[in-house]
Amino acid sequence: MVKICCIGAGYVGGPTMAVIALKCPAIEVAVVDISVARIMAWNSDQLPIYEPGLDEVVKQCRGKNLFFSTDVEKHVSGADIVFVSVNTPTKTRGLGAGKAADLTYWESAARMIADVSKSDKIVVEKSTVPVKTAEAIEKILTHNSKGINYQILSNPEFLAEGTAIQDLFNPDRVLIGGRETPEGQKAIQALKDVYAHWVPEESILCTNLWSAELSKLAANAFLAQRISSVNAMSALCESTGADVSQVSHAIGKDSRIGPKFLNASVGFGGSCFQKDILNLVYICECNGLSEVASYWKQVIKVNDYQKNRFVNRVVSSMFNTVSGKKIAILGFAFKKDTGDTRETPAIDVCKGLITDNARLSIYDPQVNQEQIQRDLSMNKFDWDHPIHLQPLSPTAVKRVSVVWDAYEATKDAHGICILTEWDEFKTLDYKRIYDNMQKPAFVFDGRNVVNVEKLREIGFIVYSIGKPLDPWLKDMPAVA
Ligand SMILES: NC(=O)C1=CN([C@@H]2O[C@H](COP(=O)(O)OP(=O)(O)OC[C@H]3O[C@@H](n4cnc5c(N)ncnc54)[C@H](O)[C@@H]3O)[C@@H](O)[C@H]2O)C=CC1
Ligand SMILES: O=C(O)[C@H]1O[C@H](OP(=O)(O)OP(=O)(O)OC[C@H]2O[C@@H](n3ccc(=O)[nH]c3=O)[C@H](O)[C@@H]2O)[C@H](O)[C@@H](O)[C@@H]1O
Repeated sequence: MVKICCIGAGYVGGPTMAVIALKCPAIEVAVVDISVARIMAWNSDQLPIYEPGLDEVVKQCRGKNLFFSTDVEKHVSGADIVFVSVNTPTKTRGLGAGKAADLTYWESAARMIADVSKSDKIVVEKSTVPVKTAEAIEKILTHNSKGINYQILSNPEFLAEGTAIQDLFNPDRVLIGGRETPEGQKAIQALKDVYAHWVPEESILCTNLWSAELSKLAANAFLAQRISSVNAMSALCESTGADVSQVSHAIGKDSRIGPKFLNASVGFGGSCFQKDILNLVYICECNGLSEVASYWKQVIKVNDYQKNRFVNRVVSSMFNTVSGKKIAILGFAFKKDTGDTRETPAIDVCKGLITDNARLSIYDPQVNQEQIQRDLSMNKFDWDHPIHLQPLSPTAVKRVSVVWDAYEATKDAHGICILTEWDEFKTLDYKRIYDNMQKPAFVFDGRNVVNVEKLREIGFIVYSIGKPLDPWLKDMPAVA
């Protein structure tokens, strides 16, 4: 029986291994982590991450051919294939701080593999890593090898949160990079055989190691670049009277552009786009490609601009001050159908409003008070470290309350900011909400989920990203 072990039971390790276990009943899959709390949660009825469809997959395989454990060394030592899916945060200090990937966790996983292995292994990079990481890992493993053979493969993950199970069941492609030697090709074939249980052969792409590593960074950079492009257009739409949804629809009809990923927003969030682009920028700089680096850096700059622009729009619309005013924040997760708040634009928007002395009442169907307080008090990039290394009890941010109901959040508020596109925000009783708010009552829709015309009929002053401006907003000072 082939044995797989995955180091790192996070958003990637957990779902990907659960799907491998489901699709390959003859393979034994162990997912290991240094976080006791996380492993306990994977073994309970309350999984550590919210992902539609995940519970069913885990329930079908857990205890049969899928195991979650903190006994990292035992499972690594017994495995034929070891996936490494640990955090690869942005460095916060030293060389490359604020840009380069911090490979501390990867390196310690590699050293542990070398320490405990007693048989040949295929080691698979599942984490997103800088190009050429496989070479570094290879060096760590072979210099400590005790005669054991290691083959390193790059098998980046392309799942998106909220649709992870669907993405894993029907991936656009699976990418496997390996050495162009007979041993490398044999290792590629072994991993291909695993995926071939459910992924059509033509969707499994095999490349050299560096192409696979770079393709992951490139894919995320291209996706994020599309959002920054449409968000840049949204600013121009507001200035000209064009409607960004109509523009997206029109350009998306061109089959060369395509309709997906063209929704203007308050900015992209999530654990990877910013981190991976910063990493790409750093790699370009290290290779003397400063023009290429500044091209990709601009994607992040426009994203920051979009978040600032939103905050400025809120403040300037409300007579240039939100001091002491209650603002309801609807949605805190970085996108719908997930409880993940890593790099969510809501953090920057809330911090911006708090700086202007607003009182915030926050509601998100999947994010609790502790997480929100933690996010609003944590330093940049601190979130991307194993939980036990994160600040324990962050000081509660005053002026912020977290409630479990959109009606409660909006009661007596002066304004509402919609920051996540949860479906339930489309069908709220906005008349009831309006009646319970201070007047004039504002809605700032950062996700284009509300029906602007209907809300204006009710009496709201509505701002919706990239949409023709409300006459009220046109008269307010320009925003930068
Ligand atoms: N979240 C996502 O949607 C995607 C993430 N990725 C990449 O996958 C990697 C992992 O991401 P996530 O799963 O989101 O991170 P995560 O933070 O949810 O999970 C990583 C886990 O690794 C564990 N860990 C760290 N060092 C360890 C060690 N030495 N031994 C055992 N466990 C260790 C941590 O405790 C943590 O539970 C990152 O490189 C990320 O860029 C790639 C595609 C999608
Ligand atoms: O490497 C990763 O971590 C993953 O990053 C993204 O997945 P994810 O961040 O989970 O979610 P996305 O659906 O890509 O959304 C990212 C952000 O962009 C925003 N977005 C997305 C699409 C759009 O049209 N407009 C827009 O503002 C979302 O609201 C969200 O804040 C990629 O889509 C995955 O392919 C990749 O594997």
